[in-house]
Amino acid sequence: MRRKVIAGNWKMNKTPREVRSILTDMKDKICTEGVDVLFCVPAISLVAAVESVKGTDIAIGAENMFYEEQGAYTGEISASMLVDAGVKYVILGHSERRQIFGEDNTVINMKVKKAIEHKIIPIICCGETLEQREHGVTLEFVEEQIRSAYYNVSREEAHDTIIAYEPIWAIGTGKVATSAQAQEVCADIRGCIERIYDRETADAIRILYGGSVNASNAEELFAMPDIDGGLVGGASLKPEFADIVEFGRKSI
Ligand SMILES: O=C(CO)COP(=O)(O)O
Repeated sequence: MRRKVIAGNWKMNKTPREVRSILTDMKDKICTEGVDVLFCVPAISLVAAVESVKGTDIAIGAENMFYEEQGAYTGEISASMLVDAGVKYVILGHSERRQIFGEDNTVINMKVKKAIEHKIIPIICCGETLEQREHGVTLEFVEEQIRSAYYNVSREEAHDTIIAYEPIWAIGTGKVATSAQAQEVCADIRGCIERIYDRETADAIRILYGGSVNASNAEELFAMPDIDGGLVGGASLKPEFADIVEFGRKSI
């Protein structure tokens, strides 16, 4: 049985002071028993976030990182820096990184390999646009994203990675994919992992759904056999995040 993961993605929201205050308040309201809970926060707030959740089982993740070890890459952050700061996860290939900052499948694959090398768990994002869905190419597009992300990643290395299926048309729009739509793609992603590796690896990797997850739709989404939790944007900044975690715990 796969343990559920409930991850918050705060995107470019909240200052370090605000991060500290929200997490200090939230950590006492969240029960982490039987579930993995983490918050991905802006880079400047990572240290504050790690300090704020100290003594709990809540983990902190970054929203991005670079694939080089160190050097003349102004503005970038390395995997070693994240490790030193106490960061355990990193979101890679979020659609906002792909669309606004031009990250492609090759760059994302390099980042995935670097994160794994440093034992940071990558949360690998994939998902189609509305246009692609309407043209019926969702599965083939998402499969290509997954195949590229895992290029030259061994079966052992793939084992602990996490995938987040986030249809772009459902992000920040309030338009959540139906549980059947989300399940269909998550099952296909699991099938794709099985074709790349084997059944055991496919059964081990946690696949999250993201896109307008909130306390009203989480229960139904998490009840789907191939949805192992959520990557939650807007609602992870609100008290309802604790309720979303509860749905994750109960759907075991
Ligand atoms: O992009 C997302 C999480 O990474 C989803 O954002 P929303 O939950 O705000 O739609």
